[in-house]
Amino acid sequence: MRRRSMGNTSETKFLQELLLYAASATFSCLVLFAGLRHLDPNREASKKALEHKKEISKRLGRPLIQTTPYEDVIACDVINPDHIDVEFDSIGGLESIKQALYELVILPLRRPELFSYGKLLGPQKGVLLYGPPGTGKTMLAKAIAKESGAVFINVRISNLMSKWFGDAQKLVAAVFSLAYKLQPAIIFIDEVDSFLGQRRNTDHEALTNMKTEFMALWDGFTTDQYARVMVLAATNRPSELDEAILRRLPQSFEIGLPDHRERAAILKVILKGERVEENIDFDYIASLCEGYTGSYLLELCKKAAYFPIRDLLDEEKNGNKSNLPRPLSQFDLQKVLTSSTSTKVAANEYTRLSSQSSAWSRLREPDDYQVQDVINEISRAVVSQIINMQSGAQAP
Ligand SMILES: Nc1ncnc2c1ncn2[C@@H]1O[C@H](COP(=O)(O)OP(=O)(O)OP(=O)(O)O)[C@@H](O)[C@H]1O
Repeated sequence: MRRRSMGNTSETKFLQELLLYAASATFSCLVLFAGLRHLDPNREASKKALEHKKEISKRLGRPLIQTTPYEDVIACDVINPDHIDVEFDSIGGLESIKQALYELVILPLRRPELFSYGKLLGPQKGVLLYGPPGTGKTMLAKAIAKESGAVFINVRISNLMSKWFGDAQKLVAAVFSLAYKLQPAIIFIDEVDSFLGQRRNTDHEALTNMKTEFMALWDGFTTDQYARVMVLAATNRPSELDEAILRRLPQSFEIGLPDHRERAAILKVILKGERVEENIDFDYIASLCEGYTGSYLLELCKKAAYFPIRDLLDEEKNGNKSNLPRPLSQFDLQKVLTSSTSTKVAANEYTRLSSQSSAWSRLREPDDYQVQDVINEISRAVVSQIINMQSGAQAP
């Protein structure tokens, strides 16, 4: 009995000592850890980086993930799909293209399980949108991200090259690794020709390395069946793309100049929700805008929206107080169309040249590359001629 109680006492003592050792070891570790943290010269930077990561994860609606400093740079340009205000319905016309993109891009990102049976169907890893400026390529890319719930990584390689020249290759790698961490993700490369254009002997070594790195990373994703990451590229100059890039973009869509019906649809979309008169004949206005892109149509509506304001100011000058400008009318749109001939001339010239060659629709024929180059040159010359004429006319 006595022996047992002696045994108990020594056990308790041993446990007490063990606890004491453990407590003092923990305390020492804490002091050491706090001391090291205090002495760490990067403490403030790390704290800021963590806050930045938290803010990014909140903004993107994704859990906090481990990211490298390069990925943090890229993360600044990542857009949460919930914050994108462009949907397919906000894009006028392009119905067949929207339908094709829905099946090829949106569905695999939204319902990957439907594409996991067999080898025939797989998610698209690269899609090219090409066509004249202002026809809605960027809008389409944003709408795809919105509709598929994918984060939108808008890569402007020219920015990366100019701001981060030395580290551009690492940043390119970070684009892909971040996309993988945040998937589903869409990597959008606008003006893809400026980065992945045909290789020239005069290319800087850093640019060549970047291209090689980019293609290798892209191939990595292409072979990974389960990665929900895709590259969407847009260009006005498809003829300048490297053959190797065209091979990696098996699906390409021409976003051409809108036809009469599409122009009417675009006008309706642009003026939806605005204060406009009910009896606007969109078909008639569209018939006056031959050769206009969506972007020109937006400009037309913006210019027309000034007329009700001017009228209100005139009314005020005449002593009549009125709180609201009158709704925009068909006559306002017609007035802009008759007064600003320059845009129309440029647009028509563009249509004429494009239809003569129909180069946009024969993307991969080498002869057309030269034709397209010539057309681009002529278009640029026509536009600068018009600008010169305008500045000449404005000069006192
Ligand atoms: N189909 C369309 N429906 C509605 N708005 C359009 C359409 N196309 C163009 N727009 C208007 O024109 C603006 C410019 O379009 P967007 O930037 O998408 O053209 P883009 O083809 O990407 O041009 P760029 O090649 O110069 O980058 C859009 O913000 C939109 O307001």
